[in-house]
Amino acid sequence: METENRNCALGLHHYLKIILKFQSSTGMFGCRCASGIRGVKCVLSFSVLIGTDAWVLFITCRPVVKQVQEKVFTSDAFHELDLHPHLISTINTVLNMTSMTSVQKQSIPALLEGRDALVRSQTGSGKTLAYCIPVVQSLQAMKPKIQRSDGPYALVLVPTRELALQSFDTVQKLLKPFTWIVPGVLMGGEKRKSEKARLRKGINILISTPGRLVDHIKSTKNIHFCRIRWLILDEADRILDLGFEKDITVILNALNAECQKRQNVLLSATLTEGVTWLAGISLLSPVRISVLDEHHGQSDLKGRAVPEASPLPACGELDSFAIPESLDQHVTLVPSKLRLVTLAAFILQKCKFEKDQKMLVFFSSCELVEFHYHLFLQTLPSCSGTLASGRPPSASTQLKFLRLHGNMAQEERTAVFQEFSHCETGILLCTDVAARGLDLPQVTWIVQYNAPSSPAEYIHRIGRTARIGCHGSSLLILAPSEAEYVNSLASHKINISEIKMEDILSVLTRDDCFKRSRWGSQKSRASGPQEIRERATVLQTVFEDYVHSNERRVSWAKKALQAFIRAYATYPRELKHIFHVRSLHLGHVAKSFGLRDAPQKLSVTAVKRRKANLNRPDLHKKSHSTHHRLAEILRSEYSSGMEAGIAKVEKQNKHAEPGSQPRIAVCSRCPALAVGKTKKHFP
Ligand SMILES: Nc1ncnc2c1ncn2[C@@H]1O[C@H](COP(=O)(O)OP(=O)(O)OP(=O)(O)O)[C@@H](O)[C@H]1O
Repeated sequence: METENRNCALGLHHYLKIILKFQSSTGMFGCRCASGIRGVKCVLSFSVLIGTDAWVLFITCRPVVKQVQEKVFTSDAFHELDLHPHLISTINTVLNMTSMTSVQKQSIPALLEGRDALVRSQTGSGKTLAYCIPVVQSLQAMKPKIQRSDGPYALVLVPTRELALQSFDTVQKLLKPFTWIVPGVLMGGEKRKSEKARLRKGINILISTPGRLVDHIKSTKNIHFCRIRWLILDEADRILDLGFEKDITVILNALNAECQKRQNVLLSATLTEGVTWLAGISLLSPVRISVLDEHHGQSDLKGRAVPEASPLPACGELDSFAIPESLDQHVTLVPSKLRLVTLAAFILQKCKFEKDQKMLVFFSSCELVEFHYHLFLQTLPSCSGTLASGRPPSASTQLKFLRLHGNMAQEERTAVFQEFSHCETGILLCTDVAARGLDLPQVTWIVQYNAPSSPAEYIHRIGRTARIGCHGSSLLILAPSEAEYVNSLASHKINISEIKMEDILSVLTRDDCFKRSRWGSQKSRASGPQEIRERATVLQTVFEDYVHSNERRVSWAKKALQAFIRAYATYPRELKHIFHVRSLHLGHVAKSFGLRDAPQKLSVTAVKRRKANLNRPDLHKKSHSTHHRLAEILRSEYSSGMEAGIAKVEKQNKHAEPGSQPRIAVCSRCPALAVGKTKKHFP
């Protein structure tokens, strides 16, 4: 009997309500208790599932917290602002927008007054236009008229290439009536030569990833900042998380050397402590704009931002985050050996048996994305051929898988980003490269297969849905031993409700290809929970048969498993008590990679040994930063495309022993560029 018993942080003696129930459809016996202690409502539930070969007992204590909410829209129209009439008509007709969002209503007038600003508002609330409109308004009004050859007047820094492309697209649309102002994007992945040529011709609004810009500052003579009027750091906290501090310092020094007077703006949905440092070195007497403040009655905003003596975010802002009201968040607790089938069943449930669903599934590393992408692509469409009703699946229910991560060639990355943006349904498997800022239309579900390393990342990942007032849902998949993570999120005012694993798996009864009879000689007469279990076993067997059909696939699965363990070892200290490699059952985790047994040579010991080295005092200083970088590499996969760094790793990997571990390059200048190489194609 396997038990998972999480400590309940809240006392058990204040229960108000106890509900005992037996669910006949699933054979689950459950108990639910609701309590109100110290203003925090707590729901404790336990359920027992008789699994294929084990009893699984879950006891979870889920605190119910009141989430912080912001109002997205205001009733104020753009034409009420003092903007150029052509700019207003472009917003109205090209962008099809009339009313301002709350963050736009506060930011645009403050920025037009010439103030530096620190802007925070929830994901999908329109922060891009909140800075783009004032930039375009101020630049079009400049006399004499801006010339292309003048070079950059505004510099926008963003953490990823996709976000750079997206912001460029918005700026380009706003500039339609002002053809003399030229926007441009630098984002790596493109030949440096052609970027240099574009810089030489002149770019007035320059959008770039930090690493790429530093590359040009150091190697391109054609880049001058003497006319810079605006510096925008979008996703400011992420830019720092990625270890771009050095790059930001190089950029700020380059700007300061040539121009002193400019407006600086930092924006994000989550302001973390690192932003304090950045605000300190880049903002001058800033206004702090937070839609949250207005709602909490902390200021007399009336549509205006309140100047603050200190640019620092208020204490509560670092701890709790606003989440779109129309976003339903869920969690499901799944034992490791059932993780893969549960994810597959959830994808089938939403994207095959429901209409018009568009889903993002987040993984912790490139290797995991590659593995699951190829596995699902090869197995799921052929699996789900016959509906329980006997009808063949219609064309609209065909599964469309795409993947996006920092280890893909830029051309492919851009193509996938465009394709997923424009398609109506589909499943995008991705790393955190897609977590920030991306505005992918009509995404209905966000699945987090590997838990994020911080509440801020959780917020940004789920923020890819329920944008600008639309409805969306999210699902976080946790192992029973990780259930406490829900409490950790609750302490940041993030409220998640539970979906039972067996409710997800029950979708397998809707597709006859998961009937045991197809593989076994005896026709299955099972029903209810037993049938669900049998069908889950059939699906698991499909994955295992595929993986074990040749040696290369087995080795691929082992490498993916290894990547998972490496990533697991990099959770930050404050989450280590929840996510610790020691608590992983390797045999069960191996099942979630389609492996029948835990690989012999793979053990947690190697990770432990490496950790022991990290703790050695003599190595501590150096190792700490290496460890930090490794964590970033494995958890983020944001590459800004400095080919030099990647090419070096490619070369090293080329000469590596066949079958040896892919090398992880830690580029000293930019850890985000350090990637573990994976083969591009699943064998
Ligand atoms: N005033 C408006 N009216 C209608 N739609 C708007 C308005 N402003 C922005 N939008 C749309 O809302 C969506 C989200 O905007 P945007 O990407 O700027 O959000 P964000 O706050 O930057 O999100 P994130 O924090 O995730 O980066 C975009 O599709 C944008 O076109």
